[in-house]
Order: sequence, then C-alpha cells, then structure tokens
Amino acid sequence: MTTVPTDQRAPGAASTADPILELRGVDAFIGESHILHRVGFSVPSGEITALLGRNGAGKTTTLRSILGLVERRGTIRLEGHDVSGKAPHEVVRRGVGYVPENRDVFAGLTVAENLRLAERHGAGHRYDLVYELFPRLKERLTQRAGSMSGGEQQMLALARALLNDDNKLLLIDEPSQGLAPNLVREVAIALERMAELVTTVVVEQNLAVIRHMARRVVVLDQGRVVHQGPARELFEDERLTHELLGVARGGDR
Ligand SMILES: Nc1ncnc2c1ncn2[C@@H]1O[C@H](COP(=O)(O)OP(=O)(O)OP(=O)(O)O)[C@@H](O)[C@H]1O
Repeated sequence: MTTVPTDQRAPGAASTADPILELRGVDAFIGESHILHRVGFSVPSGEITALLGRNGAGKTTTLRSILGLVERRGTIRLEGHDVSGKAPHEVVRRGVGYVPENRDVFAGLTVAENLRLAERHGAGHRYDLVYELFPRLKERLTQRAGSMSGGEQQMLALARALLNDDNKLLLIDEPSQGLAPNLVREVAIALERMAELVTTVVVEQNLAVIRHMARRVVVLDQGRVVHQGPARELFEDERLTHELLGVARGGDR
C-alpha cells in the first residue's frame, strides 16, 4: 500500500499512516477512585477526533491521562513513542498542546504577555496565523486577559496552544462551553482551521458543532469506550446517537 506523505494530503483527509496517538488498555485513577477502565483508541493524523459521552463519562480524565496529569496505567503512544510513564512537561515537550475546560489563561497578564509565556523554546511561533484566526486578540494585546469576555479568553487559550509550530497534537476540552451562539460559530471555524495544521482531539458536548468538524468519534460511558469509528456513521444513525449520547439527531446537548 502506498502511503501519501502528510504534507501532500488535502486538509482533513483521512490518514493512511500510523496513528499519531494510540491508547491501549489505559486505566486511570483519581485518589481512591478508578475512573478509566481499559480505554483504547487511535487518533489518525491530519483530522479531528471527537471524544464524546454523557456528563461524568471520563472525557476530561482521558485528556488528562494522555498528559500525565492523573495516575494512569496502560500504554499511551505518541508518534510511536511510549509516553505512559512520562511527566506532563515531558509529554508537552513532545509537541502536545492542551486547552483545559477552565481555559487557564493568566488573568492578571495582558494578551501579549499570555502569548509570550506560551512560546516554547526552540519552536517557531505562528503569530501571523494566530492574529489572522483571532483578529480580536490583535486588537486587545495590551488588555488584561481577566477583563476579556469568556469567548475572547477561549480564543486566547486556543491561540496559546496553536502558537508553537512544533505542536503535533492539540487536546481541547469543551471549547464551546458557556459561549454565546455567535462566538460558538467563530470558535468552531477557528478550530477547523487549526485542525488543518495540527491533529486535534476535542471534547465537545455541542453536537451541532462537532458533527460538522469531526471525522472520527470515540464515545465513553462510565470510563469505558463504548463506540468508536467514523463520525458520520454515528451521526447518521439516530437510534445509536440517542442510545450513546441521550440525544436525538440534530439535537444539541
Ligand atoms: N478530583 C476528582 N475526585 C474524584 N472523582 C473525580 C474527580 N474528578 C473527576 N472525578 C470523577 O471521574 C469521573 C469522570 O470525570 P470526567 O471529568 O473525566 O468526566 P467528563 O466526561 O469529562 O464529564 P463532563 O462532561 O461532565 O465534564 C466522574 O465520575 C467524576 O465524578
């Protein structure tokens, strides 16, 4: 079989290469609680994989396990390298960008300072792209992040993850949470552009957002993978969507 080099593929095209990320038999623990049970899935490069499931299913814990922010066992491979025993800073240094649910910007610092702090030594920094995708940030470089709207803070968090050109994988937790509908659309468009450059795993409850952008889905329930495959297969099957996510086709959560 001939493998098409990543740089010659159409944006978002399915990859025939090895997965960029692979989880096998991953268990995760928070204190005494056993949260993830034998979680396994693969993330092909060059596309968006959505991590779905009801509240408390284990989506955030899965992202945190990849980063080493919770105690985990099992195998996690990034570009074929086993990172399952690595500390968070080591995983990040291998080119993983993380946008947590709470956005995690430095509220007391300006937009420009927040971006400067995200610069990774040794990487190129894509300021032009960041300002093209998020023109509002360019207009607010001297504004303190804490005084910006929730949507603008989300854009800053995404910009921080996108800034380093050696990032190979972005892990983004609930990007549309708490945003007004017009900002949800803006963030969704930015995410799609970002994913053309960097493989993305996104946790998202808003199915209207995810059904347009995700190529693959992984569904979790009670810490276990209960479904994975092409996004279209799930979203075109109303019964399955309802069974796995508790919503009817076309419905948001
Ligand atoms: N610090 C913690 N201590 C104990 N249990 C926790 C902790 N954090 C999460 N959990 C539990 O782990 C399970 C998975 O939580 P997680 O946040 O990963 O789910 P989620 O699918 O991201 O949920 P949501 O969609 O509501 O954000 C839940 O039952 C949750 O109560």
